[in-house]
Amino acid sequence: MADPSRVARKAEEAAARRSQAVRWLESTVGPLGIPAWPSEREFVACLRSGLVLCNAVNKIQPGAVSKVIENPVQGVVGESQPLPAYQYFENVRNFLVAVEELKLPVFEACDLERDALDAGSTTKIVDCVLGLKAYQEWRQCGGECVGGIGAWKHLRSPIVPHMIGRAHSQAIPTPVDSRRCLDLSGASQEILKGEDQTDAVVKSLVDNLFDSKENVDHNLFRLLRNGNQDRVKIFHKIMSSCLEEDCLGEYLEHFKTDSGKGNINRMQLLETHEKELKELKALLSGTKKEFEALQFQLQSDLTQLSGEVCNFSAAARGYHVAIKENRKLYNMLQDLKGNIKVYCRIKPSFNAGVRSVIDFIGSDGSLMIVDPLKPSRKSFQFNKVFGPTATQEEVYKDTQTLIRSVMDGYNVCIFAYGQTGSGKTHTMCGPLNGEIKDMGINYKALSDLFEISSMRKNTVRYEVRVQMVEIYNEQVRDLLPDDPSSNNNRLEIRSCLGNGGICLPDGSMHLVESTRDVLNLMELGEKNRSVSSTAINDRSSRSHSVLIVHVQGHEISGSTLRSCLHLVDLAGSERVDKSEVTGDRLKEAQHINKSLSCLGDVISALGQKSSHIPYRNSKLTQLLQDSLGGKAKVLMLAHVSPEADFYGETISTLKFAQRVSSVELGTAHVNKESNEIQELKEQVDSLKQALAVKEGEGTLQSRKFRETRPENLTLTTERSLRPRRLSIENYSVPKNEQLLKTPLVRPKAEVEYTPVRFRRLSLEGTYSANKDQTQNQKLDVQTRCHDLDTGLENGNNLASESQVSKIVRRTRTSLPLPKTPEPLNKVDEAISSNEPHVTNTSQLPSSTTLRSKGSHIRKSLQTIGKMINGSDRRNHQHTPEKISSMKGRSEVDVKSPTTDNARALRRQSLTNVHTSISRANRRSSLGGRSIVPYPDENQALKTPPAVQASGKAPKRWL
Ligand SMILES: Nc1ncnc2c1ncn2[C@@H]1O[C@H](COP(=O)(O)OP(=O)(O)OP(=O)(O)O)[C@@H](O)[C@H]1O
Repeated sequence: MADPSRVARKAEEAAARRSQAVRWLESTVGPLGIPAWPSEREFVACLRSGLVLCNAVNKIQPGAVSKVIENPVQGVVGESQPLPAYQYFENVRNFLVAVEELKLPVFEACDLERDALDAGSTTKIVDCVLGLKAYQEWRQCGGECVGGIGAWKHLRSPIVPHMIGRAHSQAIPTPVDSRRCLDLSGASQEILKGEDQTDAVVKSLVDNLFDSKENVDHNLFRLLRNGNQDRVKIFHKIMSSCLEEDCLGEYLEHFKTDSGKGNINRMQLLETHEKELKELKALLSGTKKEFEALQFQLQSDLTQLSGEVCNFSAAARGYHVAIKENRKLYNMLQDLKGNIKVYCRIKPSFNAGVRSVIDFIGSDGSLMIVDPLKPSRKSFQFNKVFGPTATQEEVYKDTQTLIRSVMDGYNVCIFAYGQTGSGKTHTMCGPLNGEIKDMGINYKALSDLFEISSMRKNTVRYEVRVQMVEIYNEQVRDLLPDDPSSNNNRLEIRSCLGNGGICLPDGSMHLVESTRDVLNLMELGEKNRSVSSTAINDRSSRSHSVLIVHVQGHEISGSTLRSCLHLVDLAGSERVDKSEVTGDRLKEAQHINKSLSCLGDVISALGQKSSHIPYRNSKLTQLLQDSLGGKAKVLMLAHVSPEADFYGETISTLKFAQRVSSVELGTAHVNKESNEIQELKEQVDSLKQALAVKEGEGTLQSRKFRETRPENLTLTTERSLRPRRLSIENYSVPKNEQLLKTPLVRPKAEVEYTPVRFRRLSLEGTYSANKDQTQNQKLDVQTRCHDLDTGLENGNNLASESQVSKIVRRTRTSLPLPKTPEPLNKVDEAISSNEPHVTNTSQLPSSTTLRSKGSHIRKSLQTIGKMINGSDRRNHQHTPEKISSMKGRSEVDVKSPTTDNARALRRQSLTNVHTSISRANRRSSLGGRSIVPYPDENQALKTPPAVQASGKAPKRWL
């Protein structure tokens, strides 16, 4: 932005100079008919014809323009009727040629053509006119003609540079064009002629200054306008006081002295200057050399420095590589150990001015917390720490690899932990009605699964199903029930039949195919979730919510991947005094705190590698048993609030998280099954179901039988087999490594103690007429079943699929099914068909019924692999040591699982060789805990408690 005062001053100066030019032109060629202070337009219009200019130059230098075209109508001054263009162009061109010859400043002919002129072009015209004026003055002062000695030279005033310098120092603008009007060329010639001329020069200078009003400050101008005073003296006085350091005075002095002494002084001055020049040259060359030396030095220093920088950068690179490698190895070690990964997320503080306890967040996962009351700090180390500014996207990015491994067949569990209101729901679900980019891990994980699924669609066909449940007041509730109107959404946690894991068989399962489906389900789930307002959080989750994503991938090779992703938003731990809850809310808080403390106990037990992990102490730990039990990759997201008020809660959350991060779960494994294993499992499952149905029928029959039996008949057991079988199936023991080491053919002693599954075979085998033959077959079956079982176990652990297939093939082709047995005697049949013992043979079921049962049992033989699964584990518990210790117990020791009779019965069932045994309660040999001896062979027992025909009470019942 131009300074307005400066612009005004410039305009004022330009106007003064125009006026000066007009005055001179009028004094030379007569009145122009324009104002004494004309505008630019008036000035240019007046000169446009070139007539005035040609006349003026001819006045100074007669004949300079030989042919001047006159305006026939207006004469010299009138320019109202413009001339034809060619005419004034002719005049102007001739004028400019003449002026150029006089070595005066010229302008462009087109500068006169426009009315809207720019400042530069008018200035040039004014310069030219004032140049003519100066030339005329020079001539009047005795200047000679062009080409003669002392020829005219358009010089600039020597005062100008100094005045410009001064003007700058005092921030007074000095227009460039003003230099031209201060022309002392004429005066300088006079100065050279004598000392008296100095005053004339100064006078001319002062006059010039006064006329043009340029370079004059207000004081000087006022003084100079006062005509009574001697302008020159005043000028000297002002200049000497203002420009003490200025060389103007010296310059003038030089002029005075030099003009007196003539050329001699000037020669001396020249010599002095030459001398100075030489010295300066010498100085310059010296400086040059020094500079070169310095340059050289600098160059060598730079070379040395760059070498050092290279070394350092190589070392730094190496250091970074080593650090990266270290981190990678550390992570690998963590993975191998199966450590739970722990991330910490700090919620942004919404209360400005509240003190934060977060002191430092390291990029390597370190976090330092400062105590608001004491000058002490606590540091923690996690896999990653997200500060208050971390976005949902950033948090998800670091969990993405885990999510992706779900698609590769790994089970994954991500759970958000932290005090109430610390942002768990925000991380897992995102804000209520938020944008897609703000959605939490649940949504992002599922949309990622869909993305991977579509990327791999040529090799794997994925199916994604979701369940959403909450654990509210120690009850598992379905958040996405098939029947929303139903009030009973309670679910039971069960062991899955297929893989022995934990599942919610009654929970509704929803197939999802797009992110839209997920959004709808999540909305519904969130709506059904129990939330309420507390003093700490407006929408506090009063339950643990679990989103279970089941992924099944069918590869083109025929294998199937099965994995499960648990996304858990835990309810927040809260101090009831702070959350100010009462009534139902208090009850909820107590349940929440209890289940979280159970989770702590489980983590603690896992950390200490305790033999007993208290999963069953809460529904939460029960549901997460599979994830925490070592088959899954686990990530914990610990949430903290940064406010000083929650320092205690923050520290306890971080301590818990730190403890969790040290827990080793073991390496997660891929849940991938080959075709054959899968087929076999399916077969086993379906046969198992058939067997269950069969057993149900048996129970029904037995019930019917009981209903129709005569009063004098005594049952040995009234308990149906179905619940007993279920109890066997549901009975789970940790996978025993010894199972893999079990030899294919068992030593006889071990076979002798094999409980349920082999006994079942033997029971079935008792139908056989030819006992010896059947016994051999059974032993073969036992061996192969064991092979099969071991193979399945190995298959589950991905030990050797080919080995498993081999076993399966061998078993399928050579497993001899026992022939339908002929009834030996009806009592035996009743025993082998799992019917209650009877003593009255007239009341036994018909032989046809028994035969059909036999054929069912034959079919069920194919399922023995699976049956072995359950009983084999049990078998491991009955180690020879345990058994030997049992042997020592008395017959009436009700805690003893084996009595002589029972052992004999089992031996008989395994070998099919009848021995004289007393009848024992079959429950004992099936793994039941109570053994009730028969005091009399004909006496049967009732369960529970025993009913005795003789009327004697049993010794003990458990
Ligand atoms: N990282 C974050 N950025 C923005 N807002 C957040 C963030 N974390 C939490 N909030 C906000 O803080 C409030 C409490 O968060 P949220 O409900 O997720 O806590 P919570 O830990 O699930 O609590 P509770 O255990 O009581 O259910 C919410 O309004 C949420 O939007």
